[in-house]
Amino acid sequence: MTTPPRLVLTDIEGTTTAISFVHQVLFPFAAEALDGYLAANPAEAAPILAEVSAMEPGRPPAETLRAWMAADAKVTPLKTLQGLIWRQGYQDRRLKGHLWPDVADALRGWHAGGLELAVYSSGSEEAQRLIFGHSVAGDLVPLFRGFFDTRMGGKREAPSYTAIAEALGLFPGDILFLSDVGLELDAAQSAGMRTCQLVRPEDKTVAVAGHPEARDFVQVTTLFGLPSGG
Ligand SMILES: CSCCC(=O)C(=O)COP(=O)(O)O
Ligand SMILES: [Mg+2]
Repeated sequence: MTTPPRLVLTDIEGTTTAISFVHQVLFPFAAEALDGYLAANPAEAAPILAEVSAMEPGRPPAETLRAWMAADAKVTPLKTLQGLIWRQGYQDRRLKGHLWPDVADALRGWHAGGLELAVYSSGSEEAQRLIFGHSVAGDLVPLFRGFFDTRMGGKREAPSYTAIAEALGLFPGDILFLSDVGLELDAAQSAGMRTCQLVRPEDKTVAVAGHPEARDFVQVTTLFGLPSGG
């Protein structure tokens, strides 16, 4: 029997959280609030707009942001801005972070049993803290040791996972990465991490070859011998 991992690194969309929540609630919320946010928060928005203009010179940055939103581009300034816009929605309770029903209990059990937890998502660190901090199961932020976003690199690139392991002071082989996306799992595996694909029927995830698969976090617990309580 192989030893259990020391840390679970989890993706969000399609893994802890319904794809439909991200695409039908969060993304439209940010798109609708964009102009109002930029007008009301010029000082906070200025460095982000400057970064957008540097990446796409010759086009108004608000137009570039809209094009990136339409294309679901995983670019850091867009993700930073979305996090800032969502903050308002979580604070005034128009938003509540969706988690699949198996997720919170499993995370609490893993943490109580001594397993460390971290997040790696294309959503910004602030967006990650918001979705777990204002979740349907309460504030889960204290369970996590780290929150990693696109500033570590793209999720389909192996060096991003090497950098995360280094930042955590762990060997990649000590880390179990959970995601619904095959190319992310391939990249993590190339960096030496252990992997598991979440194949959630509700999200119509397509199973890929080369990684163990689980339909929910209960099955992850069983497959990898993870703790289920303190
Ligand atoms: C932090 S919730 C919003 C997630 C998001 O913005 C996104 O692009 C989905 O990224 P993930 O890496 O979690 O699939
Ligand atoms: Mg995902």
